[in-house]
Amino acid sequence: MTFHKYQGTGNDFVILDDRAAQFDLTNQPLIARLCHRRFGIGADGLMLLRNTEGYDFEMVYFNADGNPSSMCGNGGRCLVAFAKHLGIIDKEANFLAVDGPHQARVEADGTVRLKMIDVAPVQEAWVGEEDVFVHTGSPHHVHFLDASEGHTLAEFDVYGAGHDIRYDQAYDPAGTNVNFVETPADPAHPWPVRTYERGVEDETLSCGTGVTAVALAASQRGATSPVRLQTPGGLLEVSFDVRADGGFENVWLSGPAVRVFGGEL
Ligand SMILES: N[C@@H](CCC[C@H](N)C(=O)O)C(=O)O
Repeated sequence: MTFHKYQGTGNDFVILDDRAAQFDLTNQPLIARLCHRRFGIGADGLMLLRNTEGYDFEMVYFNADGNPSSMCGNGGRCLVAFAKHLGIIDKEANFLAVDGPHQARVEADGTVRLKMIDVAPVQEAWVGEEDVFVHTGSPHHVHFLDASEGHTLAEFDVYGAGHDIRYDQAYDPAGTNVNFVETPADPAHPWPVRTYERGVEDETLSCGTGVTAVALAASQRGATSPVRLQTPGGLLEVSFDVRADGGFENVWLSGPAVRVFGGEL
């Protein structure tokens, strides 16, 4: 089995060319082992690139725990870069993911721009005024750090607080991803974000659907499109239009998507 390892701002993925549709989608232990950082290749998720009628390709996504999951923004961007590597696409892609069709563009500098689904208005979350919920293809709780909490994002316990919210009964049974955000002095500056990811059950270096949720939530706190988001793994940008009903359309997630290495299993 030939595998490829990609990363998008440090959110890393094992990718398999499964156009022959030979991979057993139910083999959860194998997927979890391939993603394991000590017993496997190591990754936050695994993706299959498959053929599907009417599209350049289909994205099939699994979290590191081996479970199929909802949309992965950084994964989608990496799979577009992989499709270009295979010669399936050139600069434009039109692919199918679990949340529906997606357009994407590969820029000359390697930046991959991915069009996300239209997003419903930002919802209040049960925790407090500094918390909201946004579904950007995957579920995201967003917590804006309050200066009165007395700690910076750099020293915040993302694992502890993220784990508690992810497993809170308010999000039963599916759970949620959890993003922690520091509000910059100037909303035009990058918004620092750290994310606890469901299915990885830990902090990851970046989450594409997560920063998309943060950018849309930040638009209610003075940020205007395009919003730049600083994750521990690098800088991402989200542009969007606000609809009359408070929802969002023309949502694009942009950033690097890089092949790290490949090999045989
Ligand atoms: N890292 C992803 C999100 C992957 C899915 C997530 N772990 C979930 O289960 O919702 C991204 O870049 O969006």
